[in-house]
Amino acid sequence: MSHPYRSVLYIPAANARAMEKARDLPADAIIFDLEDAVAPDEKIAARAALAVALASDYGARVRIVRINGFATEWGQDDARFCAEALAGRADAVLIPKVDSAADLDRVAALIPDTPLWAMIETPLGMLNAAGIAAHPRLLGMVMGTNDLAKELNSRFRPDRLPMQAGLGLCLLAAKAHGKVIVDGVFNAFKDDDGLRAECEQGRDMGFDGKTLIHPAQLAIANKAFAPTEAEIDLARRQIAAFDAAKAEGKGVAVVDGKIVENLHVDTARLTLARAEAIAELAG
Ligand SMILES: CC(C)(COP(=O)(O)OP(=O)(O)OC[C@H]1O[C@@H](n2cnc3c(N)ncnc32)[C@H](O)[C@@H]1OP(=O)(O)O)[C@@H](O)C(=O)NCCC(=O)NCCSC(=O)C[C@H](O)C(=O)O
Ligand SMILES: [Mg+2]
Repeated sequence: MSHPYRSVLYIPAANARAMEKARDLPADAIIFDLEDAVAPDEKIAARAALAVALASDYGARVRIVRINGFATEWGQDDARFCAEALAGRADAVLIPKVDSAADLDRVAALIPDTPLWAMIETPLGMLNAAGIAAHPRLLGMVMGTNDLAKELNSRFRPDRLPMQAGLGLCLLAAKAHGKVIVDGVFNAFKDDDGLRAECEQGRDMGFDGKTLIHPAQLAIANKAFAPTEAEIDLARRQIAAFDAAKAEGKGVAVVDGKIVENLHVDTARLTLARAEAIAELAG
């Protein structure tokens, strides 16, 4: 993963004003939504509005289009629309409620070139996460924590205890197959402290970033999923100490009273690479 995915902002494709505004927002990626954020009566008009919006530049922001599921009356036409009208204008197509790798095959057959992302938000999708993550056309996975809560009949809790098994399965699957994985949305978009806590939890767990629903959430996610100054400083010192130890024929160094082995150096290099990618994006 070289492009950062700290902040992935949903925008309803029916909302032309928001799609325009997003050209200047500090989002690492945008999900242009044709699915749940668009009312049934607006689905067709939203496609047209999206084609107009994506004809103009979004800079370095990755442009992801979420289509409707194939079980709905719009799904297949959305896929054809992505393959034809949006060819070259969308960086990826996001498929909702993916239950298995076969769901990806069906979309891949209609969209031969564009990379695919999968929403994992059903119990079956979570149980099949490894097969989904292994799909050769798949680049990234997005947690759908609202749909998951609905399916589980679970309650929203600050510690997200009812979701931990599902989130963990998806993380394992994504990491095993080298795919990007971003966390679900935080619905209370005026609750900065709540969002910050959930971002910190997601970062601790290993997510690459968080999906967001409002521009006010961007700065918090961008900060939470970027390496901190302390992490960057530690990474540099670990690499230097390990190199020095190696020059003396040792396989282990000590920094701040903790051992540093080659695996810690790998993590340190990844931290620096992430910091550089973020700086490049900002520049
Ligand atoms: C949540 C909202 C409906 C709030 O909208 P609104 O009341 O209009 O917000 P504000 O007045 O505070 O907006 C201020 C300005 O910001 C722009 N804006 C708002 N939202 C966005 C956005 N998402 N992207 C870009 N710009 C945005 C407004 O246009 C205002 O601009 P200006 O006129 O210049 O002042 C609204 O934020 C919203 O619709 N959010 C997205 C909702 C969405 O996409 N939901 C679907 C995805 S979540 C999901 O499905 C999760 C998953 O599937 C699961 O299962 O969990
Ligand atoms: Mg959903």
